Amino acid sequence: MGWVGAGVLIATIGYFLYRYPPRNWAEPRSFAPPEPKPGAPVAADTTDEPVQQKHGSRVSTTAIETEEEDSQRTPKASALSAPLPVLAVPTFSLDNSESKTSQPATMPSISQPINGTAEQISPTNRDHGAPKFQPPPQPSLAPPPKPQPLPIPPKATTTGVSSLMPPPPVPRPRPATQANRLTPTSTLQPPRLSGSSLGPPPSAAASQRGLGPPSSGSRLSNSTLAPTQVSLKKSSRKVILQPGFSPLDWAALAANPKNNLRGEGLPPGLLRVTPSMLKEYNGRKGRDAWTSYNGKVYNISPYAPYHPGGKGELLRGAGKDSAQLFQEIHPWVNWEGILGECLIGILVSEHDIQTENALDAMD
Ligand code: HEM
Repeated sequence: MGWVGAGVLIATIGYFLYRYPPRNWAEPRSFAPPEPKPGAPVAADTTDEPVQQKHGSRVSTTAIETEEEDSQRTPKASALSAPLPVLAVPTFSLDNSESKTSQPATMPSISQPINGTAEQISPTNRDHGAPKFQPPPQPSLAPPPKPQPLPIPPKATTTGVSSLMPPPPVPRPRPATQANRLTPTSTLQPPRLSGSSLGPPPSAAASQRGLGPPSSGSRLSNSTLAPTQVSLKKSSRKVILQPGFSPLDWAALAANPKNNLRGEGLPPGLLRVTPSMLKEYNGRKGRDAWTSYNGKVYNISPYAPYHPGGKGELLRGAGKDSAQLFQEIHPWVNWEGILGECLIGILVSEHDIQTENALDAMD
């Protein structure tokens, strides 16, 4: 009888080896998902049986090793095929949030060590490969928190069931009011500027440039936008000054009393300058350029390289009175503050000089 039993046992083993070859032992059949992903790391280790033997270092748990060894010795693969499909199934599901998170209760007891390895892999795979897996029917080891819509913040806090991955903080809903839409909240987009405000802010004196006398504004409307349009049409006629001839350099030059800005060969006191005398100092033939303004005569030759409007513009008033030109172009400029050290004398008429000379002769 013993021999008969042994024969039956050998026949049974042979039948199972023929029916279920060892190569197919690792393939999940009964509980496998419809399309198991071949790229899963756990499944890749279990599908190829010789891989376990080729591994020089034992990385997997002892439970896996014992199972593999048992499966190699005994053909009772019916018990092995049950836990192996569990490897590839439950860990990577995202959708089944209703499943229980208590892992020992949902998983068979024989597959717990294997699930332990699966849990170690699952946090890394949640971000990348999780959505590619089919949702398993029932068991789910670590379902991520269900994405909650923003308007319901309390539900998102209560559904954080997994202790491994806490739910992300719910952003505070931003009230989209009409006032927020109108006010610029982002610093990336500067406030819109009009075409007139793209340049540097105009000085207080610059506002007078485009404005004519009050009588010329009769054609203009009463709107305050009219002077702005006039100033846009007028382009600046400033020149690029040479280095060392900035207004600050002129201020430093004029502040030094040792610099004789009046000119060479003049008496220390103020001169009485007639129009004919003024006309001779026009900046030509090696003479300085004089000009008059408000009854005073100034030597403008030292200031010529410092004039923002250029030397040629300044010399338009050489040898004559510059009050009209000056007022037409830049009435805001402080003449006396700039050319105070260039004062030569006062402007007198020819008659006054003749009378004075006659009186001197009488003396
Ligand atoms: C006498 C005949 C003069 C003429 C024809 C003349 C002409 C000019 C011109 C065309 C400009 C450029 C204006 C612009 O487009 O921004 C200018 C600017 C200037 N001129 Fe004269 N100028 C004269 C006399 C003077 C005098 C005597 C001074 C100094 C007391 C002076 C001081 C200035 C200053 C400070 C600026 C710059 C104004 C600014 O930045 O807004 N100019 N001048």
